[in-house]
Amino acid sequence: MEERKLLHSFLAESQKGLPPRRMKDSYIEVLLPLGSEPELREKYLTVQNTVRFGRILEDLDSLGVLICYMHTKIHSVKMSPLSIVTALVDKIDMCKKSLSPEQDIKFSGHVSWVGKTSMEVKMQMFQLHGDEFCPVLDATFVMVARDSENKGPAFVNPLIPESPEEEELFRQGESNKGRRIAFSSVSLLKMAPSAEERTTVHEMFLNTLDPKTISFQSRVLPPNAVWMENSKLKSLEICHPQERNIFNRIFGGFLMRKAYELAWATACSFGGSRAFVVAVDDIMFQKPVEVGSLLFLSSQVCFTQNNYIQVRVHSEVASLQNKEHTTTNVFHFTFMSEKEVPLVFPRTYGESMLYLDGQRHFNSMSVPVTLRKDNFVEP
Ligand SMILES: CCCCCCCCCCCCCCCCCC(=O)SCCNC(=O)CCNC(=O)[C@H](O)C(C)(C)COP(=O)(O)OP(=O)(O)OC[C@H]1O[C@@H](n2cnc3c(N)ncnc32)[C@H](O)[C@@H]1OP(=O)(O)O
Repeated sequence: MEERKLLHSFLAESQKGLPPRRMKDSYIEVLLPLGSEPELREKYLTVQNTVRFGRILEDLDSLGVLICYMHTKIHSVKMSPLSIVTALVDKIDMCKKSLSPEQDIKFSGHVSWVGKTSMEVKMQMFQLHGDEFCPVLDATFVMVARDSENKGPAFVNPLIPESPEEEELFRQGESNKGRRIAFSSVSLLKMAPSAEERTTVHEMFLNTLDPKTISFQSRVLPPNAVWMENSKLKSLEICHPQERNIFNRIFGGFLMRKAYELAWATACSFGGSRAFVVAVDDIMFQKPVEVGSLLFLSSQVCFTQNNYIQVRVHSEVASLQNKEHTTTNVFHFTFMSEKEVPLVFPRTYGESMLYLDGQRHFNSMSVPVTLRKDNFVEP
């Protein structure tokens, strides 16, 4: 960090002072040679002989950071004065069936939109089938540039779209920002549910009233349903130095992997069969996680429909000395189960809000539901 302090003088005072970049300046392709390097396979292997999705999340996170460094590179300086952190996983949509641990994987990506200090990165992943790399997933992350010591914001180079396709991507980046603001402004933490959502909650409440008693208190579960509070799984991680990034904080990818694996276990145990991830969205990195923290992960099924299970993971940290818990992330994962899953019923008002939030995330999924029958990606 002492060395990084010296890099402050390379930070721009305004965005205008930085040379514009093109999308191709940050474009990169990276090969993960699972097919040709069997010793690498072990790290990615699941017991069902598929590829660990948690490992892919880690790779996407590192790749996103690398892409941002390419966009902001100062050619005359060996080290970047910027600290790039993951602010948001906006969306990951799966678009391919099984991932084989025996075939090469290719990632590609580039910066697709920039604000003043933030950058949207689009990444794709492909897997070799025969002679061809076929698409597996599309991911959109938002990264934020901070100063050399990660203490305050730092400007990033403007981005100049060069073709109608690039202009469209840039416009999409702008509209993604608008969509995120709109989504968060109607958050159930700030506003009451819509009339339709209120009806849903009340109907669910009525469905759980015991017909034998005239009471709001006696609640019974309808057939093939589970109380939301009984769908929880929790875990604790000690954040060892091994998981730290170059800024001495815990890797965003590590946090995602741990949250994803807990979510997957929650979905499997809830559905009673194997679960396959179909979408990840709106993972917000609100606060950095310090090395040495205790990381408490709490996972819960908050919405289900047919074969689909929407899981939310809440992560909090506390230090050994200070027992006060601080929320660092909220993760949203959508899984598909091999068979139809039970309905999940909220018992309290707070749980009803979790249910509606889960339903909103489920409905915001962009991959058509019918596509997902052969979508087999595991932890
Ligand atoms: C096999 C293939 C693999 C390939 C691998 C290749 C490997 C190569 C190696 C590469 C190096 C790897 C290094 C890895 C480093 C990993 C990075 C991490 O882990 S990081 C660890 C995990 N991450 C963390 O620990 C981060 C924790 N979070 C934080 O520190 C803060 O919340 C914050 C800094 C993100 C924002 O702070 P806040 O006070 O809000 O800041 P401001 O108000 O000042 O706004 C600044 C800008 O941010 C925007 N913006 C903000 N939020 C959001 C959002 N949700 N959504 C969207 N945008 C958001 C906001 O709009 C504004 O934009 P603009 O208008 O200026 O353009």
